[in-house]
Amino acid sequence: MPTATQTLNISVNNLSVTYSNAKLALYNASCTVEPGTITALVGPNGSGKSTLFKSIMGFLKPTQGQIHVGGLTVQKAQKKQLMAYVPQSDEVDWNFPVSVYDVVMMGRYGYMNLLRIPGSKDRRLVMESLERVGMIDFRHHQIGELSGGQKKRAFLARALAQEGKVILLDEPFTGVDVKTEKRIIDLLIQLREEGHTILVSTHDLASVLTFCDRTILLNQTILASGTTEETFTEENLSMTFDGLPISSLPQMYHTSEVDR
Ligand SMILES: Nc1ncnc2c1ncn2[C@@H]1O[C@H](COP(=O)(O)OP(=O)(O)OP(=O)(O)O)[C@@H](O)[C@H]1O
Repeated sequence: MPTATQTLNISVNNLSVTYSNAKLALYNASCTVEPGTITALVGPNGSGKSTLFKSIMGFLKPTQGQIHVGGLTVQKAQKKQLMAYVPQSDEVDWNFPVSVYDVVMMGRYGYMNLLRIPGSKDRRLVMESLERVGMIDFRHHQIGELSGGQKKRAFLARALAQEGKVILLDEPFTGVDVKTEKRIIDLLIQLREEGHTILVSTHDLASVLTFCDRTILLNQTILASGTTEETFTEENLSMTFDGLPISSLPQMYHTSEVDR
């Protein structure tokens, strides 16, 4: 049973995910995200990175295979608030009339009862998380008013407020300037030192070498995985980015989105 101080791994075994339109997004994917590491998830557009994140979060039901977080099934890990997720920007409805403070407070919902009345700990953690990402002065702003980098930081603050031991970030550097990217990377390094396990997808291949301990290369299945040094080879990258999609595989698996 994971304790508050333990670092947690993510284990993915033979995962296949097919969308309801019969689109096979992942096939027989197996990998381990080692505890207490920053691990990069790298692959071309449409290679299944977001699908893997959503499967780890329990938003998608695999057609085959299992995922465990800290030895627990995704459902049990979710109930214990072990995973926090920073989604891709285009997955968020930025017109939804909600303040930055409210977005970050959503990270505390899993700890509240149905009435969702925040307690002093909830309010303190929200303020601390906003402070940590440098967004305290924006707390009363509507999320739609934020720049790309501020939006990312607001959602990162939500993940911090949630106190998940495992943090999943789907393209946190897309649309952010160099300074914000550096700020996010510094924060991820601090979080790793505090014992978090971090999985981050990015198209910024150069930055992977600077801060990711390990790398997973994905193109509909896991093509390589290991330390960044051993995985980030020209041969592996060309296999990942030039390789043909597994379109010849049988389209027989069906995945349903989990009602939330
Ligand atoms: N809701 C959905 N219904 C049907 N197909 C989907 C759905 N979501 C994703 N797909 C398809 O599944 C495949 C994997 O998509 P996914 O979003 O996981 O890739 P990705 O690696 O995150 O891409 P990107 O780098 O562009 O964000 C793609 O072919 C995509 O078109």
